[in-house]
Amino acid sequence: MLIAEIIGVGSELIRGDTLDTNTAEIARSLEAYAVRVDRTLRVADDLQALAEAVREAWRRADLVVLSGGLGPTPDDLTREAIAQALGEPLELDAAMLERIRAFFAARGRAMPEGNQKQALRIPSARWLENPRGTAPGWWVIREAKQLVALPGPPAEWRPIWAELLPQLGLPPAPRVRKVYKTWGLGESTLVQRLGPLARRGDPALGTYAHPDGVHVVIEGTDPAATRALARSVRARLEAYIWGEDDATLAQTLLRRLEARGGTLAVMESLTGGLVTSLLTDVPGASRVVLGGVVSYSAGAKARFGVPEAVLEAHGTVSAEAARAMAGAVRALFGATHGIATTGVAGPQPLEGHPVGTVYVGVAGPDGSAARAYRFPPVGREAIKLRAAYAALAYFWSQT
Ligand SMILES: NC(=O)c1ccc[n+]([C@@H]2O[C@H](COP(=O)(O)O)[C@@H](O)[C@H]2O)c1
Repeated sequence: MLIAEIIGVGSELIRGDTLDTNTAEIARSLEAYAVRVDRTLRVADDLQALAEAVREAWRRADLVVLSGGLGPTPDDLTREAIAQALGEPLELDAAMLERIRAFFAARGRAMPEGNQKQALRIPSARWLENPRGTAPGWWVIREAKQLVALPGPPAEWRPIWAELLPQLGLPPAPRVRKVYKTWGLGESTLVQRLGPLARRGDPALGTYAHPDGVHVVIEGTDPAATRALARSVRARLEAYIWGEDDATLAQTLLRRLEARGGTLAVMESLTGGLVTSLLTDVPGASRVVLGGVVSYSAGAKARFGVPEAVLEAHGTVSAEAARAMAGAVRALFGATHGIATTGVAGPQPLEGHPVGTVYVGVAGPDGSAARAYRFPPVGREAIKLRAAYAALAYFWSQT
């Protein structure tokens, strides 16, 4: 099996100012090949550290892929580091320098001096043209090994990589992958329910907890065996599966509602608009979503039609309030269905309710209902996000 190593370059990746999603995305793209990625790393904008990382990766792996550090500023050191690690000189390519100048000229600008270094390469590197930016990549083939240096911005490296990947001559290893997205079972209960189906090997099954529920990923190289495992998993979890593969909760419930000619309105308290935001992430949402309001205060709830008597008798954080909010917003917008959230995101308890207490209300032509949730006190933003997904999932389970 070939071994690949992927290096994300940039001090911002180490501090977490920028999350290094490039490395994961490149690793994922290699899953279609018989290539093992057993290590990835992030390296600061430091010539020595970077040269050492490249040297070691070049020794260990058959394929080394770097992203970042190809810019024009003094802290862009990927070219220098590779040259040092591979023991080759950097040479200025006059033709490439002209192309970079032309890139600027086409935008009515003169090329800053710093960009000159983007036309440097080592003798064994071929250029990877970058029509979306000034930083061309490198493709090095030497000693039956390959090294690829890509620019950092996803909009620039993705098309370069997509074109290059099939040319690397990697042996294909088609994999079948099925993802089931569930709601309503904790990860350990779900694994217990799967019994012997939860297995490593080929095909393998993995479970991953996300804010929108537990995802079950089934993956294998033998299509028949993998599909058979997927079918058994599906049968065992049927009632809890809300979607497959790339589906989102919002998309799933909007499609279902649209098929029935339904429309939706949202009243949010502790989630502050997150539910409406998730719903409007879906292209075509406007065919179903009529609108939403954030009624953060009790006064706002009353103004948008929640009976004051309900709020006084039960408090704003209650199942009764959640139901009344869903019913009120349904009426306010003339929608067939309504969703509402109320609860305590923290950091302090509220009206005797612990942090993480959330009520979701739903209303439709057949009446209204509510459900209570108690999320662990994992932080205000995380509770809001969980509450927003719970609202979508509860609505999905009720319609
Ligand atoms: N009814 C509601 O859902 C609702 C509305 C406003 C604030 N809260 C909660 O009250 C607490 C205090 O809120 P603030 O930190 O925004 O002042 C927080 O836990 C917040 O989540 C809940």
